[in-house]
Amino acid sequence: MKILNQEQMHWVDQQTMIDQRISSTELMERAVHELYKCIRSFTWFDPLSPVFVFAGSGNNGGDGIGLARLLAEEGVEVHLFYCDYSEPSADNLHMREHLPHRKYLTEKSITNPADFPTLDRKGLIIDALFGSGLNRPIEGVWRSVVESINTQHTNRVISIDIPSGMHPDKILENAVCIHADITLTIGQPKYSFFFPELGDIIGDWVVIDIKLSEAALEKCDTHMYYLDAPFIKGYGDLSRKRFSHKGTFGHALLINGSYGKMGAAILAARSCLRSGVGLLTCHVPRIGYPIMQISVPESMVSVDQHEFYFHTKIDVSGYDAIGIGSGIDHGNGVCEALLHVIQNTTVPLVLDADALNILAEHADWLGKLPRNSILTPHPGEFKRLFGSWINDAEKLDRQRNLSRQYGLFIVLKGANTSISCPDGQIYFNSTGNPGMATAGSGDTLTGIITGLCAQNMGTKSAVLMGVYIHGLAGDLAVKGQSQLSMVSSDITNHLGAAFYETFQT
Ligand SMILES: NC(=O)C1=CN([C@@H]2O[C@H](COP(=O)(O)OP(=O)(O)OC[C@H]3O[C@@H](n4cnc5c(N)ncnc54)[C@H](OP(=O)(O)O)[C@@H]3O)[C@@H](O)[C@H]2O)[C@@H](O)CC1
Ligand SMILES: [K+]
Repeated sequence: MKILNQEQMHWVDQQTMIDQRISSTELMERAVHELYKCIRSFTWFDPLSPVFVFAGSGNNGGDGIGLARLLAEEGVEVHLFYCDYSEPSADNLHMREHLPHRKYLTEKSITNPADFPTLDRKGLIIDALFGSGLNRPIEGVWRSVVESINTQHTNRVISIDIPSGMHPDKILENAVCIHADITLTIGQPKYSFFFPELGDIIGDWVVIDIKLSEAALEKCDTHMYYLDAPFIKGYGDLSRKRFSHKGTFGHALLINGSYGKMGAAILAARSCLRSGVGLLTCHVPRIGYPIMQISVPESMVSVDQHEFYFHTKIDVSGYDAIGIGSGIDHGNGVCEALLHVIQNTTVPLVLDADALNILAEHADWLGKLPRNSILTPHPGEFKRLFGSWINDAEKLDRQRNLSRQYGLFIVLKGANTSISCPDGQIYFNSTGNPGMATAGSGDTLTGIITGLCAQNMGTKSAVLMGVYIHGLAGDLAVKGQSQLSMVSSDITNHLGAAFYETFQT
């Protein structure tokens, strides 16, 4: 799914009306009905509790007023508060004029902070103050309304389209924003939803489909995408032909593990195999030999001359992809051995953990990496590699520029992992959950991406698919159990189900 900026979103709205021959009021009605359906589908929604709607005078307010109408028509007790920061827009007025005359719908205007109601009964707050038309920080009385809503801790808060005060495309420093529990965003996700520093403000978010013009969406030029199920399904064909054999699916090499960290090598190897690679060789220090042979019998083992860690300048020819770094440690000679790998292969290298830390100490090696190599840092490793950032928008810009400059994929791990590509595109993952923030989760990702890369499906497909499948396996693993109990092996154990759910093969 494309991620559009404020201007493009507005253009698509306009084009939708033209292409589908509908008025702006009809488009708003469509949005209002979809918002209502979504809210009514929440199992926690209690039609016997009051709903407090705070509506601004723009079209976001119009959505809120329309929602108030549908809820009141159903018999829900609705209290509507008008926050008119300007003359109401035409569609906003239309919504006001079509409110039902019901005894359980009350209307009141807020014009100064003292007008803010006492919300002494537990209910639902709908934030429809400002939407995607916000163009500056909220000030004055509206700032005080936002602050008052943020103190209503016993009420659940749903923001319509975007939490009021948040800009869809950029970070407004020190701006006051509604802190939503859930954001129901209309049409497409907004770019700012992917800034980790705003995560607590947005809460959980759901895209409300209002059937925007496909032709208009197609025409929008963007470099930002949301990596969701329909997108990834179109990205690769994993079906196996009758006469295919293990040689068809590539040979991967994983260089991982050291004394006390052989678990990392096992986790990566098992995930690599579960991702469909034909052959796997694991290069490990001498103490790792029996461990690997017993734990991962499907893998071949190449043994380093060093007892405890990766040290030998090995022959890396003949492999289709190489993953390196999980638990390799940082002993004498590791740097030279890593540089030898970098300089003696042209296949994509997947670099993780200690390999990234070594890279951070040798910034000039970035230019030596084979084209289309993949770095998989978490934010701490990213900082060691590329320095600290002013805010998340700047960090994403830098990630994108580095990918283009060095011809690398950078997989910046976290909620909605961001993947920047050598072609300048950036993808935000839709799968995964906080239970995956556990030891070894990154090692499984390295294994998956290396296994997919080896299958010659194109590095970009392998990287996007790998990140998506890793998250989905985590989501399937957590079903029916607590996120806090999750371990990385659970991810590996659900890879088969994740591939099947995605590709039915
Ligand atoms: N288009 C469609 O067809 C559909 C749209 N939909 C809905 O419309 C929403 C977008 O509507 P919108 O463009 O009216 O923007 P919205 O955020 O309601 O109002 C902003 C207005 O406030 C002003 N303003 C800005 N910042 C300010 C500030 N800090 N403090 C004070 N004032 C400020 C600014 O005017 P200005 O003062 O700059 O002249 C601007 O006019 C969108 O989020 C979605 O919910 C859906 O129904 C689907 C169909
Ligand atoms: K809002």
